Amino acid sequence: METADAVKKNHDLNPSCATSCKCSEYRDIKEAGTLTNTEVLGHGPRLSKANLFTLLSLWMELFPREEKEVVNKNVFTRGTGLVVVRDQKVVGLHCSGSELHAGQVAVIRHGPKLASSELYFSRKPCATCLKMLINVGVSRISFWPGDPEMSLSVGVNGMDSISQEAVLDAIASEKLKSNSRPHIGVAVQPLALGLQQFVMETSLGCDFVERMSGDNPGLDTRDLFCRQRRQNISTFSQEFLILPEQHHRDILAKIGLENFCMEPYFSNLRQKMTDLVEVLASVAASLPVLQHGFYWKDSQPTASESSQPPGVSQETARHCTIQARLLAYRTEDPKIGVGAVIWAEGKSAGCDGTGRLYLVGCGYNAYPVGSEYGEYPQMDTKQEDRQRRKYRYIIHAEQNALSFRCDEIRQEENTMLFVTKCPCDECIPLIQGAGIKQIYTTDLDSGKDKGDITYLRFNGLRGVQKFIWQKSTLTRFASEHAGPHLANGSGSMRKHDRQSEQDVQCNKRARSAMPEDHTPVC
Ligand SMILES: O=c1ccn([C@H]2C[C@H](O)[C@@H](COP(=O)(O)OP(=O)(O)OP(=O)(O)O)O2)c(=O)[nH]1
Repeated sequence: METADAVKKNHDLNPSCATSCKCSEYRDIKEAGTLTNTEVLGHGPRLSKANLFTLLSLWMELFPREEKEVVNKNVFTRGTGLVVVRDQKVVGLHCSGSELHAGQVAVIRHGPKLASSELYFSRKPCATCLKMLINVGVSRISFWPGDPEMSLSVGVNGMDSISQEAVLDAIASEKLKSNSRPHIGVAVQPLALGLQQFVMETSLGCDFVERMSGDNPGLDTRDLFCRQRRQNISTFSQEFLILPEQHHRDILAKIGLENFCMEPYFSNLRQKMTDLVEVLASVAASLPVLQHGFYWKDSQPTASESSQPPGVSQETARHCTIQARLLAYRTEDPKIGVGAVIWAEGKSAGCDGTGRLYLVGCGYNAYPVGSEYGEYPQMDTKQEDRQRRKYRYIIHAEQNALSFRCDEIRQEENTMLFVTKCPCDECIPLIQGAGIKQIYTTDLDSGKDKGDITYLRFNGLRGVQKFIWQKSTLTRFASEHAGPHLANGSGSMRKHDRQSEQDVQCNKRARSAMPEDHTPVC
C-alpha cells in the first residue's frame, strides 16, 4: 500500500490522464489526493478491527472454490465466509464447503479452542451452526446484515417464494440468540473519515499496479483500475447488498433486526454496508487481471512452462494477496502499509471450501504490541536524525504473521507466504528459518538499499520458490522474441496463457462471483 503523495506524484507524472481517462472516478481520486495527503495529515486513516474482520469475512465468502454451493432441496443455503478471532488476532479464515457450513467448519477445525473466540460471519449463520457455536462457548458472533445463510431471498428450485424451512430457521436462530450468553449482532462500523478515498488512491498506487504500469508504458492503469473497481462494485453489490429497500427491510425484520428498519437507522446501515462494499471493490481492483499474475521468479522466459514449480492457481494467489492488502489498512506505519498472510497446503482435503488450504497466520506492519500508538519514532529516511527513524521499532508484516501464527509450519507441507511488499533483509532469514516454501509477492523494491532497511537478499534467496507479480512467462517470451505487435502481449493465446485460463475456468463458483478475474477489462 502506498501513500497518497505517491499517487499524487503519479498524477503529476501523467497529466494527460486528466483528459484521456474516461472513468468517472478520476475526479474523485484526484481531489482526494489533497484530502488525504499524508504530508499534511501525517497518517492515512485506518480500518477499524471490526471492519477489517467484516471485510475479510466477505472476501472469504468469495474464496475460489471448485466445489458447488451446499444444495438442499428444501432450502437455498448461501455460501458463507467466516473469520475466527482470539485475543483480537485472526486465528481462522474459513468458508462453507460442499457439505459443511462455515460455522460447522470452525467447530471441526478449532473445537474447544473456540471458547471465548469472536466470530465474524458474512451472513447470519443458520440455527444448526448457531446452536453448536453457542454450546462451545464463543464470546461473540457478528454477522453482515444481508441475506442470511438460509436464504430469505432466493426461492428453492427457481421458485420465487422463500421456503418454509428458511422461515423456521430464522425463528429458531432468534430463539437461540435470545436465550444464549454470547452477544450475537451486527458489526458494521462507520468508516474513518477519508478512508474510502484513501483506499482508492493507495490501491491505484500500490506496487502491483505500478509494476503493470512499468511493464506496459502505454497501459492506462488508472482506467484499468477504475473499470475493475466498477465491475467489482457491481458484482459485490449483487452478492452482499439487498438492493430493493423494502426487501431488505423485510429480511432485517425476519432475522431479528427490526430496530434497523426504522429511519434514520435503516439508511445509515445501508450506507455503511455500501461503503464497505466499495472499499472491498477498491482493494480487489489493486491486482487487475490482464497479462500479469504470480509467476516463478527463476524461470527464464521460454515458451516451455515445464520448469514452473507447482503453486496455487492464479486466482487463489490473487485472492490471498488481496487478503494481505486488506490487512495492510491496519498499519501503524505513517507512510506505508504492508500485509502478510501465510497459508499451508495440507496433505488431504479439509472440510473447508478452501480445499487443502488452511491459515497459518497473518499480520501487518505495526509497533510492538501494547505500545501506545505514537510513542515510537515514526520518521523515514528523510529524517536526518537517525534516532527519529521508525525502522528499529516497527514490526514487519511477515514478523507479525510468524509471531502470532495460529498453526504450526510443517516441514512436509507446502507453506506459502503472500505479502504485499518485497520481503526485506531482516525478514528473509526468518522466512527461511520458519520453513516457508513459497513466497507470492512483488519485487519492486528488490535490490534496493535504503540505508536503514535493505532489500538485497531477496534475489539471492535459495530454497524458497518466489512467485512474482509480473507478466506471464509466455508473454515475456513473446515480447522478447516476436515483433512489436506482440510487445503488449496482444498475440494469440499460447500454452501458458491457456494454463492461466484453465486456472480461472476451473472454478465455477468464483467465476460467477468475480467475473473480473477472467474478463478483460480494457
Ligand atoms: O518485508 C517487509 C519490508 C518492509 N516492511 C514494512 C516495515 C516498514 O513499516 C515499512 C518500510 O518500508 P520502505 O522500505 O518502503 O521504507 P519507507 O521509508 O516507508 O519508504 P521509501 O524509502 O521507499 O520512501 O515497510 C514490512 O512490513 N515487511
